[in-house]
Amino acid sequence: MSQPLLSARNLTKRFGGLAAVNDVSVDLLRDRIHAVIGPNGAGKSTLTNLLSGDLPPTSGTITLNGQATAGHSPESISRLGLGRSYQKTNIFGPFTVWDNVRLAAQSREGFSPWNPLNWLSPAHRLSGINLRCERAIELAGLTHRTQTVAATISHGEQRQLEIAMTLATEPTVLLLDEPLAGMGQAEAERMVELLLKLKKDHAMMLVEHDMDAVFTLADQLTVMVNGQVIASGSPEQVRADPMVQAAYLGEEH
Ligand SMILES: Nc1ncnc2c1ncn2[C@@H]1O[C@H](COP(=O)(O)OP(=O)(O)OP(=O)(O)O)[C@@H](O)[C@H]1O
Repeated sequence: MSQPLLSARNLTKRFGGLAAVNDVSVDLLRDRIHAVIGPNGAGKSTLTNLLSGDLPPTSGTITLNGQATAGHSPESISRLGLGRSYQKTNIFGPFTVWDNVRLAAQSREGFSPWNPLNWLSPAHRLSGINLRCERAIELAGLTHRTQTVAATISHGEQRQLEIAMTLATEPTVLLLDEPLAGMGQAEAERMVELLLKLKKDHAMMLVEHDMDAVFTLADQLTVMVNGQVIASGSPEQVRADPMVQAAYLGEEH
């Protein structure tokens, strides 16, 4: 089996007396989608925030592309190859699709569009950024919307835009927090297609409540309840686990 691009060991995050994430280990491998499911409050977003560096763990270690991420800022972890999307749409509505993606790409470079000195940046660097943006928009299926104001595109397209913004930083590891939230069936099917396409070049962790999508997409499934992993394995193994049936999936899955 190939080496994980991201490996988290024994992660714990305490908020006062509450262990929101309790001794959780996760490996993310290229060409694999690792879905994390669990009821509200299980600790899925907290786990995502630990992996992205938005929260420091109370204990445990994270290795990304061979480097320990302890003490790194989220920006530095992004430069090491981690891209994440957020549960809440994170786009600037009045800006075009292009401008949103361009800002995301520049943020990785520590490049502020408001700094006049940046107008003196070498042309080759700017053309490199532009190429990345074009590729990210195309991969996310939004080329026809490039010059459209983001607030006017559909909810599904806004979620695709979030993914394009994440891809513009050229990550090897993707953390996607509920990319199907609030979508109708046609939009959800389009997103599932997109995620399958992205799987080819990335290691992916998917936090998602849509169980049809999870069981379509996941190569590996981890179930969290109250901060702890209660089961982890192939979707078939997890679906058959009596503890998971009782605690979470219920009769229908
Ligand atoms: N910053 C914080 N301070 C205190 N408690 C927190 C904080 N963030 C999360 N929690 C608590 O940690 C637990 C796990 O929350 P988390 O948001 O990670 O769950 P989740 O599985 O992502 O839930 P959901 O599916 O609703 O997004 C919850 O009890 C939550 O109230």
